[in-house]
Amino acid sequence: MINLEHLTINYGDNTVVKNLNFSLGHDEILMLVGPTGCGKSTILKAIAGLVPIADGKITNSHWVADAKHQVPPEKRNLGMVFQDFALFPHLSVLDNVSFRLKTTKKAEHWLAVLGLSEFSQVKPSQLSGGQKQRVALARTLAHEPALVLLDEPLSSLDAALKDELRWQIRDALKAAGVPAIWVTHDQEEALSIGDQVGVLRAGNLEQLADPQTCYNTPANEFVAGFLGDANFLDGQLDSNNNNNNCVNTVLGSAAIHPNQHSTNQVKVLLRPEDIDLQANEQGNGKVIWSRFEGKSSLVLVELSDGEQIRVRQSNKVTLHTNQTVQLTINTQAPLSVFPVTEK
Ligand SMILES: Nc1ncnc2c1ncn2[C@@H]1O[C@H](COP(=O)(O)OP(=O)(O)OP(=O)(O)O)[C@@H](O)[C@H]1O
Repeated sequence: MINLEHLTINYGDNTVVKNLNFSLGHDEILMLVGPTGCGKSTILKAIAGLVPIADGKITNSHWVADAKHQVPPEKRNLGMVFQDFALFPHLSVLDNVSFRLKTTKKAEHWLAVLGLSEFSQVKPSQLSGGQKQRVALARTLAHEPALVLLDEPLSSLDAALKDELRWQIRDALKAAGVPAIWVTHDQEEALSIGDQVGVLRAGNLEQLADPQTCYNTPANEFVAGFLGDANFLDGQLDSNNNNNNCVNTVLGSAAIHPNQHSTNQVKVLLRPEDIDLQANEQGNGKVIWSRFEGKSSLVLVELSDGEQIRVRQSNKVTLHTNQTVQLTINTQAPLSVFPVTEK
């Protein structure tokens, strides 16, 4: 368990984390995402005791740290996993993992769980990047930390390896039953691996929720745009509908989540996969460009009113610039809307 209350962190006069609040249950994984410089690593460092807290407090099962009581890092019982693995090059894999432990039992256990038993006696230099990162995780878990902090653990690895390894790390954390805070630049990683996703902007937590909620009902336009491709289409709330749960757009009307906003003019969030595209000479838009992305294609379409919309569609269809197409909203799920005044 870890609990952050009103946490504020300064570097000199510069406040980089402002009034941060969250808590994690016994085996929850929180993915922290946000633009570069928004304070993600600083939050991990404050939890680890490597930078001081200016205000607020951090509570773990066995310690409480605040501005007046800074618990030293070695008393916090935290495990850290970094991008650069931080293994001792002169020690074998087993000696790295069991470093400072009385026996090798726990080390052998986690090496087996992570599929590394056959590498116990080799030196880290003989391992691939993905194997080194699994050794680093095995070392962390063998020390039975109360919380694991991961700072972009996969960012130095190639894409094919990342996908497999992120699930191995998640499974190992769940098997250990330990909470974890995982900083990543990869939105897909955050949404697929996290029990909770925290989206930061300039030291503020803009949204903290499960991945589906963050993606489908983002708190604001920033979160919507940060977690994936997002179109914000002009819309008018349907005045014939007393519940205000329907919006009219140039692509037709659609159901919306219960509307909290007072304005009739709204921006409607449409993900590229929420829209159907058909070649049609009488259609409502023209193709600006189409980009092949492997498993799908991303197409930019300009509507007759000048709005530009990104649509994701089958990679089997070839479209050319200026081709006329018909766009329609293809989702039955309620859409999110935002007030037009929001920046
Ligand atoms: N030791 C330091 N002294 C002064 N300012 C710092 C220090 N470390 C970080 N900063 C500043 O604090 C802010 C937050 O930095 P931090 O490294 O936490 O961001 P981040 O979200 O982890 O970024 P990135 O995604 O690029 O790793 C940035 O503006 C950064 O320049």
